[in-house]
Amino acid sequence: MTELTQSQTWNELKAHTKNLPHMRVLFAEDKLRFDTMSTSACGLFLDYSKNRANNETLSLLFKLADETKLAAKIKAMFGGDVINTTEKRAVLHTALRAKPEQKIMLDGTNIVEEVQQTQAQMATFVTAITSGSWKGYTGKSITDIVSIGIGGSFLGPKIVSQALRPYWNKALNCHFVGNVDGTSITEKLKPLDAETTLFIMSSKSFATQETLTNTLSAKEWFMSNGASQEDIAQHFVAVTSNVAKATEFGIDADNIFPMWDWVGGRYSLWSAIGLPIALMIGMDNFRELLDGAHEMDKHFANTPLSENMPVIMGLFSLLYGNFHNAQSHVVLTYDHYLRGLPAYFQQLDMESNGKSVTLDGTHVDFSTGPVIWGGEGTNGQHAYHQLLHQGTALIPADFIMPLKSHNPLGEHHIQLASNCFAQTQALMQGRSYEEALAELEGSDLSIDEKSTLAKHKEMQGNKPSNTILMDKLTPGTLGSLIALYEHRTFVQGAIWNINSFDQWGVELGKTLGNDVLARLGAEQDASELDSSTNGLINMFRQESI
Ligand SMILES: O=P(O)(O)OC[C@H]1O[C@](O)(CO)[C@@H](O)[C@@H]1O
Repeated sequence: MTELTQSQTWNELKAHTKNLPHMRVLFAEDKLRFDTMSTSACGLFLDYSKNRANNETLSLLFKLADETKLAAKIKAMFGGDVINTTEKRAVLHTALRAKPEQKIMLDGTNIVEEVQQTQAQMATFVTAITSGSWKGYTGKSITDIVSIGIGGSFLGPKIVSQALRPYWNKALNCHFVGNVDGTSITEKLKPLDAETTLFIMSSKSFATQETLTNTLSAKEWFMSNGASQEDIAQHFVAVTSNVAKATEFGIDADNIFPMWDWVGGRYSLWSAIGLPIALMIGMDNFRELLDGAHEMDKHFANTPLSENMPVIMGLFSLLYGNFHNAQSHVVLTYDHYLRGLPAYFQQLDMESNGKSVTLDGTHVDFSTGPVIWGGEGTNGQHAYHQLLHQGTALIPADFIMPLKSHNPLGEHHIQLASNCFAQTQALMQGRSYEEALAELEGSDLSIDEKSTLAKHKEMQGNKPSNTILMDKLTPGTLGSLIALYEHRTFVQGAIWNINSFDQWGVELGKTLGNDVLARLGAEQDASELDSSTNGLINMFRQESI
């Protein structure tokens, strides 16, 4: 048993959450609910009134945060303490967006200086590429960027570039390769011209199989187009914490952008891993992205817990996972440019909080990170919202929408907004059996048919959601939004007392993968493996069903 579940507050929450009235009642009882359960910070507005909570719920949640020393843990992260205990590392992605004049000491070094040097290196490179002064091996300027990386080295650059499409440099295009499936890189390279293509190989470890394989194939493609070994320097750069391996791989030392072990892969877009973003939107906009995140950092570090946006969101997520048996959480972005954001938050949260032991190795006796999924509105309404409304699983939802569109067109945006708000309303209030029956009054169905159909049309409601609004989707508001979710993830891990910053769970697959790879290629017998793995290996070798 863990201290957490033995605590009085935890057990008070357990009892309390069983007796809360329906949200319909909570709204009816308090006309000011929206005003009191909403807050603004860093260009974002959070409406958290459509949650299963009253003042007592909130005070119990904040008490739990106090008892688990959340404020001290926030301070420890920003202060560079070794909170990633299993890898003996600090967690300082916040330093990547610190102001140049700030001092953040780590092992006797002010790491802000290193960050600023790398940003200057990025700025010089971005100018060279976007001005056209950087020439390829036939003297042409670069027109296409191919970013090769996976996980945080893929999702960050890809999804943030996609989200900031209105800010793109018109003379450049970017392409993202992650999966080791040959189809991915083949399809991406098909339309490209080696003379005007630049590859950015992003790998913090410089040891990820997919990224190394894809980069080797990119090199072969490049050379097959008439280039020679010495032309590599003009068309390949690398972002890594393993400079020695990148140099050994053949990347020119001047073309290597450093990153550090105190930045986790899923928290790294703010580093030179974000180079593709900076190339596409320009360094000024990239710095605005950093500034947005920095504003959220200051809010998170300095705001009392009860008014702290990441704390509020993290506590509600924990409430549903631990006291309402919610196994997943859905992120619904009512903006086409943000269509990739749920996938980004999926890695951020699931690779951080998909853990089952506390810091001292004790197995947890409570739920930890939920499944994070989602997509763009209004498409989801025609795909999975049925389950959100009438399924048996409770799935808390975050709705995210800019109030202004980059593409104001007729009635489109007002209809988008009406769908977004109406979905949160329907989830909250549902439709009673009596209301469903009343709607069938005028129909020519029999009484029994009306009664049965009304039961099918009944919707429990009381389904919780947060709504996050921003004035407009800009580099600044996007930076604040992503940092908000980074800290929301931190809050939950801190209260659960787990390590949100390692990822040992992905190691076994990699190790076994290397063994299976050897067996797939060789004729060596795999019969000592389980019969399924052995059978699958043999099927692959025979290449026939
Ligand atoms: O940047 P690297 O070292 O190639 O790692 C890629 C990804 O693999 C992981 O280490 C494991 O999925 C992620 O955390 C990381 O973003």
